[in-house]
Amino acid sequence: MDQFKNDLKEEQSRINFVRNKMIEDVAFLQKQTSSVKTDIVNIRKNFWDDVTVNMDDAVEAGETATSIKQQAEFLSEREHRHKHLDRDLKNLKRLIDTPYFARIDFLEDGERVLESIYLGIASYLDRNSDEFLVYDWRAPISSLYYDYSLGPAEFTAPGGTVRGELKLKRQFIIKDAIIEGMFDSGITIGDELLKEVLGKQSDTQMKNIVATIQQEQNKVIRNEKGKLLIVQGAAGSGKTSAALQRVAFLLYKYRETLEAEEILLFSPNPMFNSYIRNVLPELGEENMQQTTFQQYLQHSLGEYFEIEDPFSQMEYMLTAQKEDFYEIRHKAAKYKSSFQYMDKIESYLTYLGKQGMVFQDITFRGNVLFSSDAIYTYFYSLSPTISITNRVKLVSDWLVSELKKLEKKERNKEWVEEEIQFLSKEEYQFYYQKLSKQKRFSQDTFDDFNREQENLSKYVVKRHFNSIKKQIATHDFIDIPAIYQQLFKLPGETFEENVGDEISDSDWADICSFSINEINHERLTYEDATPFLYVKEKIEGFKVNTSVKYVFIDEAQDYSAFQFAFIKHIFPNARFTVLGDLNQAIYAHHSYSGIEALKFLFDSERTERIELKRSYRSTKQIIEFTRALLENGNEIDPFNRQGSKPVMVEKDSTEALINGIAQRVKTLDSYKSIAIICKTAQESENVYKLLKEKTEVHLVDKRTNEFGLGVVIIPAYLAKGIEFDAVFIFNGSKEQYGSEDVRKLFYTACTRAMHELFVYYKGEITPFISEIPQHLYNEEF
Ligand SMILES: Nc1ncnc2c1ncn2[C@@H]1O[C@H](COP(=O)(O)OP(=O)(O)OP(=O)(O)O)[C@@H](O)[C@H]1O
Repeated sequence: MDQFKNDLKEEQSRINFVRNKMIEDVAFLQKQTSSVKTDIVNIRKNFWDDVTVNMDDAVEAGETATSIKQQAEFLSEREHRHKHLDRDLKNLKRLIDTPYFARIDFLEDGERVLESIYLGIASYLDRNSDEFLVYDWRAPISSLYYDYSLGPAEFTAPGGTVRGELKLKRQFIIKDAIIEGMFDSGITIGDELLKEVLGKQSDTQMKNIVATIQQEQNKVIRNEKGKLLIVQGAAGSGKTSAALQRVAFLLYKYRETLEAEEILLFSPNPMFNSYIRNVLPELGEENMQQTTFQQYLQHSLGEYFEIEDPFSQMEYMLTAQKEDFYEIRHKAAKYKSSFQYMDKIESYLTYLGKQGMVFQDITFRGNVLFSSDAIYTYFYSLSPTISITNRVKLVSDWLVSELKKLEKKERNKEWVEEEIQFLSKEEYQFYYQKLSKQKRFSQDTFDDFNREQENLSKYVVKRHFNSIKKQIATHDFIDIPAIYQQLFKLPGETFEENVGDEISDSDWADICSFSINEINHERLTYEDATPFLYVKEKIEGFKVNTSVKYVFIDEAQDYSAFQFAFIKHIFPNARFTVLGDLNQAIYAHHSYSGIEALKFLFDSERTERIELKRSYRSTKQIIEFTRALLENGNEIDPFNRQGSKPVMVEKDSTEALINGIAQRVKTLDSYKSIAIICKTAQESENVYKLLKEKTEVHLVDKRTNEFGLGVVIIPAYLAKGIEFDAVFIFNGSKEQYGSEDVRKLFYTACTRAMHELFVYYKGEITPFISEIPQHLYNEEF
């Protein structure tokens, strides 16, 4: 028998051994879990029987309280135990079919016995021998597997650095406890296994990559040095994957102190949330909190305006070139994304500290209780050394105390009496009960008509005034939209020396008239939403979230400098992991990419940068093609997985494009997911109408929440972050992709392809392609 067969046999018999142990343990744990469960049910059922309740005097009452406390603690201990057992059981069940994915043999310096370490998604300890039969992939010793090839190696254990030699590195593909593949690797983590994994078809759910994490990705996953970790990586280099395994790593390493809900991920769109939601549960961890920045804005500002979302902004930028304000909106979007704009707002806020706040009247039944002028006068009567936020608080206190006086006066008004007369039976009873509770009446009836009237009027007025108090508490008396709008109305020199180098006076004047008009129509553009919120929070007090310990920002190139500064402000206690690719910066403010701006926000000594140059998603042929679309593309290193070259297909009409794509899609029925990527939502809708007559297709728009298989038609900017077996660019013509502005959008669209890429076009092909060497693609006519 040759060596390999012999090894395989031995490994299989170890798996059988481990699996049998696990099966025994599952039975053992199930028994324990069910016994603890029975305990819990019994404690709950007999809770009061087992407590001695005696309230006769203070001593007895104290003893009763202690007895209840003891019983509650006992219950809580059992519940805690149950939770643990349940988690162990789930982990064990997850391991049974695939107990591990790799083995390393390590000889520690000074030791004579070689240690074999098997790595799986969770640890497994033999209860009898106390020996780890499987090590968690996140355990310190497991990093040897990811960081070293055969030869000298070391890892950091809690007690210090452990040095030695890595003698063997072996990978397995195990299904149903049978070894289906086994690779001994020398240099990197088995290209063979990685090829096999990457060659598979796509899925609706992203998969974990723990068996094949690459060395540079492992640096991202285990990095713990900085306050800010910036990961700049090529399309398909595993940024999202690394981010998710990093969450799993942190949850493992800090399991005593860190909960999943203390980690927050900002993702590019709601569909992306569904795409990644299985990775952590697969690894036995709970999902972190997930949101999009838009959801955050909507949550904070929804009551004020109809807020434009980033996709509508994008759609506007791509389709509205002929509209009157297009050029100026473009400039405005860039400017409003910048630090210069934030500085401008800061000087405006300083100005507001001295004058210019805009308030609203507080009215009641058509009468003004507090005029905006009175509020203004009171606000500026307060010392200018007090911050705006604190003065707002003092104004609120003043309003509430004045309101109390007005409340008293209001009770004698005619409307109150009328309202009392028209009180429904239920309301009357409600008041009556309230009043009786306060012992304002003797026995069951009102003892005196006047008293009854007095008390009822008090309650009627109070009920109405409560809503005014609420308005005061939520600062409704401050006219934030008017304050924000005033920024564009006041001549720049009113509150600052000049408007900054980035924008000319005449552009600023145009931006002002555009912005004023938008707010007049109660619309807030996406580029205004964060600055608007910033002004609001600066005036009313910043709502910070101190419980979040780690913030992850994926597709970070889409965030502006302004947005980053804002996010940093809201999470003062968090460490940040920011992942992005400047080559996929497709938004209007791209020349002010926030990633570059991060260096101004964080201390450089506490900032770590990791670059991921290797790209894994696509075949070598697709990566060689897509990287040629970029100026600096040669830096991207394709993983060597072979496939066919991208195909350029010329057609002479839209109808021919549709027919050609419909036919080709039918020949690709072995693929699970195919995307027809359009430039805009508008184009996607048109293509959908035409194509659905010919083949089964689904339209994806910004409201789509679930990522589905099959053939989808999708605008390029929504395909961010996700991938498909085959990608069709619907019309890669010069007409569609002729200007430099959309090069990155085109690149992003093409890089979504895993196995095959087709660029269909009508008329002249985009210059992005006509400029690159022809040997990188095939052509069809
Ligand atoms: N080490 C790895 N082992 C197995 N698969 C990997 C590995 N690294 C990346 N991949 C796969 O490559 C694909 C791209 O990964 P991912 O989406 O994380 O990249 P990305 O850098 O976020 O891409 P983009 O910026 O283009 O959205 C995914 O299918 C992922 O599973």
